[in-house]
Amino acid sequence: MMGDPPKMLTHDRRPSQHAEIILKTEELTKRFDSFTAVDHLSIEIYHGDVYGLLGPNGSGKTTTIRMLLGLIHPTSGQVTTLGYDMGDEKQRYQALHHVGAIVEQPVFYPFLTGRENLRGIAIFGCMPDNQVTHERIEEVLELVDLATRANESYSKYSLGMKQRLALAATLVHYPQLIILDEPTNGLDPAGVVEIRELIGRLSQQGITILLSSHQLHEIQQVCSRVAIIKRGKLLVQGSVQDLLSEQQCILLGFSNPATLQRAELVLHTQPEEALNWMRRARIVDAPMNTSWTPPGGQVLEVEATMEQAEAVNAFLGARGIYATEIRRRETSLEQYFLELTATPLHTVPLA
Ligand SMILES: Nc1ncnc2c1ncn2[C@@H]1O[C@H](COP(=O)(O)OP(=O)(O)OP(=O)(O)O)[C@@H](O)[C@H]1O
Repeated sequence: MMGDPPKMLTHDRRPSQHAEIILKTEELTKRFDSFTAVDHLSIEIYHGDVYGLLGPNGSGKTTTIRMLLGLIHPTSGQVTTLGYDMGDEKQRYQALHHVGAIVEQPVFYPFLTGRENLRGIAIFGCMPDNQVTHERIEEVLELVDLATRANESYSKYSLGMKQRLALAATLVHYPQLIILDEPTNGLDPAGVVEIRELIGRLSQQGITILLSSHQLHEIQQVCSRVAIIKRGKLLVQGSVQDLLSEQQCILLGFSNPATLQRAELVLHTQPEEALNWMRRARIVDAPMNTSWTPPGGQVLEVEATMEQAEAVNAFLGARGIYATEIRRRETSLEQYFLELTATPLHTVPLA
């Protein structure tokens, strides 16, 4: 990938023309002395999104989330949450009434039960208008699947149960938006699945969710839209579906390495007609873990969809080059992320 031009991902479709913007950052920047942790970050989260903030370690995810919640002040730029300007103390206070968040591991009393801990939070947690009733507490215990374990003391809970109780605590005051920093960190695979399913249930209830993570397999399964950041800069933002379809590739195998080289050369001349369906072609190692063993162990990767395979084939055939096999390359968010974050830093223009 080194030396390749940046990927021009141009579309980030709004779910619908009328989708409400729940949270927006504009040129959000945070410097610690001369170090820029978050660099002119502009993202938009729509109502109903499960939005993944992704980036390698130290890329600025937690710093961004802390600014979104008003826990630290931005050096410059703006955050608007539910229409409230988070830079204004009064408006921030109003916005936060509608937001639930887990940034650091919340502190619960180990000797109290799960239910008692939640009641304590409802009583002492500055809930507006005393709206947290016993019924609501039972409702959220049910929602996070802790109702049958709510009478056990917190100290006996597994890590996954503790995390679900933390989520319950964010839900008691009917938030419209919840923000979760690495919600599956430290959990075993079963705990990760529980949190993923819970996030799905919350989303179905109409709650908008922002979560940070580097567990990309999880993100791909749960998020509708993502932003990928590196060294505090936005690399790309868009729906998971769109980002992955941008990445569709086909792989072509040839009867011998010389024909493979010729095919690449022909496509690299990029005549006008090839540009209609091809964004890039290059020789790569054949995928592992398949029964495919092309001569020389290499294939031609063409950035085109499987539907366009016929055009690719016809184009090569017209020049006397015939592929012996054509397959679709499976792309995962993880693969995409690794390719994007491994390339030299470029900002990708958004639509
Ligand atoms: N208070 C601070 N003072 C100085 N530097 C800081 C401070 N807080 C964060 N940083 C630096 O800012 C950068 C971004 O950190 P941040 O914790 O936001 O990254 P992250 O993407 O959440 O990483 P991780 O996935 O490892 O949690 C890091 O290089 C970090 O060392």
